[in-house]
Amino acid sequence: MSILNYQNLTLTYNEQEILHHIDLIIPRNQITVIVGQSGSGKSTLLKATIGLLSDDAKITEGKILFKEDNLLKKNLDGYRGKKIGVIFQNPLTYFDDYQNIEEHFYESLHTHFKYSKKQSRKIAIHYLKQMGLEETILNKYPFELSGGMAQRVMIALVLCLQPSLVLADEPTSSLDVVIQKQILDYLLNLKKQTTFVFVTHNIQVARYIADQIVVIKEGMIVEKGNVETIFNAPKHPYTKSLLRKEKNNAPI
Ligand SMILES: Nc1ncnc2c1ncn2[C@@H]1O[C@H](COP(=O)(O)OP(=O)(O)OP(=O)(O)O)[C@@H](O)[C@H]1O
Repeated sequence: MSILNYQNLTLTYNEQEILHHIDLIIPRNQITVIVGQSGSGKSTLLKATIGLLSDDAKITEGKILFKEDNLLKKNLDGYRGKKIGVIFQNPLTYFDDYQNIEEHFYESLHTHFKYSKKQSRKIAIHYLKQMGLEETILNKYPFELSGGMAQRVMIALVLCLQPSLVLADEPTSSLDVVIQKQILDYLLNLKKQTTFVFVTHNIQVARYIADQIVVIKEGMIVEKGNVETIFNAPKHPYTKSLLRKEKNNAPI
């Protein structure tokens, strides 16, 4: 059964077509990984899903169905967070520099679940621990975090709301391989309750976590399939060249 269904999605930036007639089904409780070279439209697809496109973007055709709801016709404030979590490519730009990490957790957990400060702190500590982070990070402000720490805090912030769908744009790109594996294993365990759409440049990450791999080139899906098919019997020349180029990524 699908949780997300893109039907003929077509999008322009400044009237130039960037996504062309995207048809894609995201199956529930699976990890779908979108791969493709820089500029192929991966982030745009995620941003369109959750209504975070810039003003110069326009969706000219199509639908994005989340369960039965066409997201393009909805006020997405009611979806972000509890129903659909979003892990951004550059987390630091989304944090509030005047709030420490504990306040970020409290604001989010209180808004969505009315949790108290004490309850929020307990939940925050649990999720930070899964990310390999100590409780002391709660007192820090975003500008005090390294890129890798910020990524891990953001993942914890998103997951603590237990969304049924998580959109993740290069969520582990700043992490060293040991931490990356720990977090990927944790995400794999969450599949029982959550569906992931995961964008990455790292073909080894895709191989490790994906159920479905979607290859996107210049705003078009050129190939999709399960990990075995894409890695062992890729059909499209672009998929073959991506696999060749990225084969030197460190194995997970
Ligand atoms: N706000 C914008 N206005 C105009 N063009 C944009 C805007 N954002 C992205 N683009 C263009 O749209 C295309 C797709 O960009 P997008 O960021 O979705 O690609 P991507 O596959 O996610 O790339 P990367 O892997 O580098 O993040 C690129 O040609 C990019 O230059």
